[in-house]
Amino acid sequence: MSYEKELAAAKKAVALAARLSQEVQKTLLQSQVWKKSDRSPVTAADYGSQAVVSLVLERELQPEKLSLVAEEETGDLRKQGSEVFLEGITKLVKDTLASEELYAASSLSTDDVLNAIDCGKSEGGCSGCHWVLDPIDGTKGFVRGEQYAVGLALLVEGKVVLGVMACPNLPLASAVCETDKSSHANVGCLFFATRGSGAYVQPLKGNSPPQKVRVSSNENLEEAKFLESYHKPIPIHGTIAKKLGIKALPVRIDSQAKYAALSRGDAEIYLRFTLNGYREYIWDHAAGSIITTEAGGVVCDATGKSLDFSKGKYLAHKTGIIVTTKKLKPWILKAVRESMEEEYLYL
Ligand SMILES: Nc1ncnc2c1ncn2[C@@H]1O[C@H](COP(=O)(O)O)[C@@H](OP(=O)(O)O)[C@H]1O
Ligand SMILES: [Mg+2]
Ligand SMILES: [Mg+2]
Ligand SMILES: [Mg+2]
Repeated sequence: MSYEKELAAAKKAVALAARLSQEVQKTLLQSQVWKKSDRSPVTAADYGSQAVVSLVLERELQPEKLSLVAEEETGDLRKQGSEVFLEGITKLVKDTLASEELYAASSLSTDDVLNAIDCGKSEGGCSGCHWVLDPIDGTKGFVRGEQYAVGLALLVEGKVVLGVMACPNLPLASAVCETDKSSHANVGCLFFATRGSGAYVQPLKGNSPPQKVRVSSNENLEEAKFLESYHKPIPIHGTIAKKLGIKALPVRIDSQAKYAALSRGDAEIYLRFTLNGYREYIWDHAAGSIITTEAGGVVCDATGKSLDFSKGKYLAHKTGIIVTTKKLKPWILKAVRESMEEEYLYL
């Protein structure tokens, strides 16, 4: 199956959500960053992006019934005292949809926006079709004015078959090379992939045609570049990198933009070990993983097994996520195994 219609809808939804997020990021104040019950940050862009994607997918794919597994919930938005925040989100969603002539969004109410966000309550699973959305992935990066992504994927019978990811602040050239950070001219990428058809990137702005992306062909580990999350240093990453003989320091990037960067060869390795049995959500990996695998890369856990997206909103995997190229995978798994043994971590 080619998923042409689904891909077109997903690209439209993600591009519009990215536009909304860029508007919010321009003027975001610290006081507009809310904390969820788990203390993680959330902004009008997270809620607005989820509403836009939900509304666009519903409209583009009707009469199909939409099943969406998405990060944000409306509990806090429905509480007393949230009215002004919710009005602001509704205006953002309306303005964003109005920029697409097809959408007459002028009558959109706060309730419509709440319902669109609530549409993301699906639990996913191993049967049928489910969309998986991280409306703003890397909210911490977004708040800092740095990297973040809008990631949307389609699960069919428990497997990711399509992924679209907008990285509004990612350089069109490389995420890893020294770039002029004050320049906003050459940033903004839209990555996409469908199963069996390769991975592509196009600029978010303008009408340039998509270009196929491939992972790096570098086999020299001394020169390999390695990515990790921004938020917390993970000691085992250093042990693994040392064993592999990687010379450069890790490059820290927020969000699934790490998968995107690796898929076009900016780096060869992305390691994601977490502390204290943290459970990974499928929306933090679904879009990124298909983009990387379609670009010729591999995404697996510390035992070398592919990630399993079929068990609901949490990923079912053994400790650690490894994203790399096919050629480097055996070396990395060996270094991972040895490092884990040294640190008394067991699979
Ligand atoms: N301490 C922490 N800080 C930030 N994100 C964390 C985190 N622990 C887990 N996460 C998860 O990691 C995601 C960010 O990925 P990365 O670390 O690659 O930037 C977050 O997605 P959101 O930003 O969508 O909530 C969140 O789901
Ligand atoms: Mg979050
Ligand atoms: Mg996320
Ligand atoms: Mg998020």
